[in-house]
Amino acid sequence: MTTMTLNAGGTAPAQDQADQAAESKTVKNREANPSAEVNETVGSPFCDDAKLRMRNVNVFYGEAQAIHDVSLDIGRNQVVAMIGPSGCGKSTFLRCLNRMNDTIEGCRVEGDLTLDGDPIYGPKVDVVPLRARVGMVFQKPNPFPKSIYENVAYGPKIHGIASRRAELDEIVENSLRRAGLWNEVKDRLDKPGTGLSGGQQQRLCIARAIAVSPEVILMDEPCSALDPIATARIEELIDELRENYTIAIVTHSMQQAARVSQRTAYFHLGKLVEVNDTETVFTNPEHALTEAYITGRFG
Ligand SMILES: Nc1ncnc2c1ncn2[C@@H]1O[C@H](COP(=O)(O)OP(=O)(O)OP(=O)(O)O)[C@@H](O)[C@H]1O
Repeated sequence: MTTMTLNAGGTAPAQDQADQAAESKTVKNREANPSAEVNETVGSPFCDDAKLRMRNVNVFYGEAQAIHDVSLDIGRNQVVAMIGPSGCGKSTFLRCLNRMNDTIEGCRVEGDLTLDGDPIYGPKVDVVPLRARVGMVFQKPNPFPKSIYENVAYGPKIHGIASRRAELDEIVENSLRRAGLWNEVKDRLDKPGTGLSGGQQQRLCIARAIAVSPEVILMDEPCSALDPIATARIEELIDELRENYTIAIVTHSMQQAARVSQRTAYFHLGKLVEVNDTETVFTNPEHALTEAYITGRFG
């Protein structure tokens, strides 16, 4: 026969624990109401050695506001992952950092954004050199319909970084090496970039971004069109690139965010809910909404 010890309140400890768990779950669920107000970002959105500083950023598509008063620093030689449910504004925010939103009709960006102290927005800013300093890699690999060599040499040529063949050869080789692609393509540089596998094409796009000596690389779901092996290769590459570049990556994969980033920013309904070091976000998130997302309660 089993016996049960009752506590002072006359209930069994196991029952107490179950009640407490249910109570805490109710509280968390209430706090994690997806439509709840987010008044300020929790965690550590700012850093001492910021490469990019964004303050009070608001983004509108026509009348609709997609980003609400977001402030965030991205530190030098750091990988910051931006995560959150579909439509929460991750890509919109990422595109503010090299003014890719300028290409979307009706999109308006407000706020104070700087790269090493230089304004990103403003009448005197030329977006061509800005986009050389802040390169971008997109979701779907998009090589130019040119040879592998020309894909990488094109940027340095148009930005006036190099014009002589020997200089271009060196940039092409170095960029392809840094992107981890040189050994696979060195014997077919004159073949079309579009003839490579998806993972190779994405590394070619990374080489193309690197070729103009950027300081920051933005990656918008760079692995979503790739298989697990190609994804692993890009993730290794991101880790290697961190030595020389500052990287911001939007990803739907929490595993990927956990693997590649040092800091993680969690967005929800256009607001920046939490920024913390990646381990904290995934093991001990401060905000109930972050916890709800990473534990799969919504997303
Ligand atoms: N070109 C556009 N015109 C109008 N609204 C847009 C445009 N692009 C995005 N939006 C809206 O802005 C909001 C944020 O979208 P965004 O694509 O930045 O979110 P996201 O978090 O990157 O989404 P996903 O994870 O699905 O890619 C959404 O409500 C979206 O519908």
